[in-house]
Amino acid sequence: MPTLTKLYTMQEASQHNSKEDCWVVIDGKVYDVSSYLDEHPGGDDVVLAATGKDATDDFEDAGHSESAKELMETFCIGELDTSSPVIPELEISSKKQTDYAQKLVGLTKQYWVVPVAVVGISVVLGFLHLRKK
Ligand code: HEM
Repeated sequence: MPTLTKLYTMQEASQHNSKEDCWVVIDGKVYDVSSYLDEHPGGDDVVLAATGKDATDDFEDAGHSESAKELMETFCIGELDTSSPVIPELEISSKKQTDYAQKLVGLTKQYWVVPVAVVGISVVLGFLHLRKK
C-alpha cells in the first residue's frame, strides 16, 4: 500500500518561523517542533534560527544523540517538495545587484568631498587667473 506523504515547499515551510509555529527542514523532511521549542536542551533560539532553510548541517553540527534523532521523528509532518526548487543563481545575482547598488549609494555619500573640492579648487584657480590679468 502506498504511503501518503505530505509535501511542503521550502517557501511554505519557511513561513512557520515563530515560537508558536516553528517548522524545521532536516535531511529532506519537515518537522513541526512548535510544541518542543520550550523543552529543547539547546534553547529555542538556535532552532528558530534554523527555520526557512535546510537545517541539516546545523542539526548535524550540534552533534545530536541517537535518542534526539528518534525524538525528532515524532515531530515529522512530511517531506520537502523539491520538484520546483528555487534557482540559487537567480537569488545570488539579484542579491549581488542590490549589494552593488547599496555600495554605490555608500560611496556617493562618502565621497561627496571630491566634487566639492574640485569645484572649490576651480573657483580659487579662476580667481587667481583673473587677478593676474
Ligand atoms: C527536530 C528537531 C530537534 C530535536 C528533537 C532536538 C533535540 C535535542 C536534544 C534531545 C538535545 C540534547 C542533546 C542530545 O541528546 O543530543 C539537543 C541539543 C542541542 N540541539 Fe537540538 N534538537 C532539534 C533541532 C535542533 C536544531 C535545528 C538545532 C540548530 C542548530 C539544534 C541545536 C542544538 C544544540 C546546539 C544542542 C546542544 C545543547 C548543549 O549541549 O548545550 N537542535 N537537541
